Amino acid sequence: MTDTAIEAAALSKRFGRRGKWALRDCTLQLPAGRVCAVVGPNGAGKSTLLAVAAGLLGPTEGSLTVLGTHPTEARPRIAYVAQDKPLHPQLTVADTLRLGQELNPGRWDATVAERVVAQGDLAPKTRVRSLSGGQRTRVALALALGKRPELLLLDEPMADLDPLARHELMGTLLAEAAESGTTVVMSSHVVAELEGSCDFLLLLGAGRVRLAGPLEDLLAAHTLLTGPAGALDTLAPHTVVESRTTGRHLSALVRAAGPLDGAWQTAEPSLEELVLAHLRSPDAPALTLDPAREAAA
Ligand SMILES: Nc1ncnc2c1ncn2[C@@H]1O[C@H](COP(=O)(O)OP(=O)(O)OP(=O)(O)O)[C@@H](O)[C@H]1O
Repeated sequence: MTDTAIEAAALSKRFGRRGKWALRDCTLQLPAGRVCAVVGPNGAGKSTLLAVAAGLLGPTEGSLTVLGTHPTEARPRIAYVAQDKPLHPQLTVADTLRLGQELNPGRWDATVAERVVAQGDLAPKTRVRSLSGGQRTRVALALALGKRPELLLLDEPMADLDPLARHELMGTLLAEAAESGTTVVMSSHVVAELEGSCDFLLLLGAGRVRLAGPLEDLLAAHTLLTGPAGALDTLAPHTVVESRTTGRHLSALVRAAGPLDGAWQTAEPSLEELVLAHLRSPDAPALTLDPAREAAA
């Protein structure tokens, strides 16, 4: 087992010879055994990165390895749940899990798959076509987890779920992944819900890496400031990701390069504050931190 789940070196991807770059010069390492959140605005390249990692798309330039090898070679050890979750509508839930077993000989864990389905109160004889969006997501996750993957790639898996169902399924997913040591790489727009569940963050913007690192380290590297607008000049030595003035007050998110002037009130940002500030300031300098820090016990 390697320490790195996904490693990309100068990875670029574009669709068609004259197309726009969906990923551009991405160099990143996503650590194994963690829950990595991939966030960014629409069109940032999140789905493209996950599809390259799943071996469904090849890079245009650069390289990407998964679990220390080529993505297509790693495929039996990966489960990938795409946004549209293709399932056979005419099959029952039980048939779907049986198919999962047939397609994954030697790996399949029926107990895990059945437990995920049972936690959603899904009757095994129900046909997939009569399930709600949230119930289908649960079946897709049961299929993915039943494969006992070393790496689970999830592309906005919870997008069509109500908040309660999302919360429940996320709990199931994280518990199952933690028990088996599965690395989870999950793209999402619901940043507030990633707080407390992810421990590594990758923020993409316009196909490039904007932020990457252990979440705690990224949060600690930033400071949320509030103070008098006149003190803006004192921020010159620091990297200002975003600053906003309301009347005589200024609030800013900075990466401090040393001690901050005493005029400022300081706080560590939340994940949502960190991500929103970077989304509002697409030209802020990128930051990549060492992914090797031990996960908090
Ligand atoms: N099959 C494709 N053909 C052409 N262009 C594509 C294709 N798939 C993605 N793109 C383009 O690549 C860029 C990145 O798209 P991608 O779907 O990876 O972004 P995303 O971050 O997942 O967006 P969203 O949050 O909206 O799902 C976009 O400009 C998109 O239009």
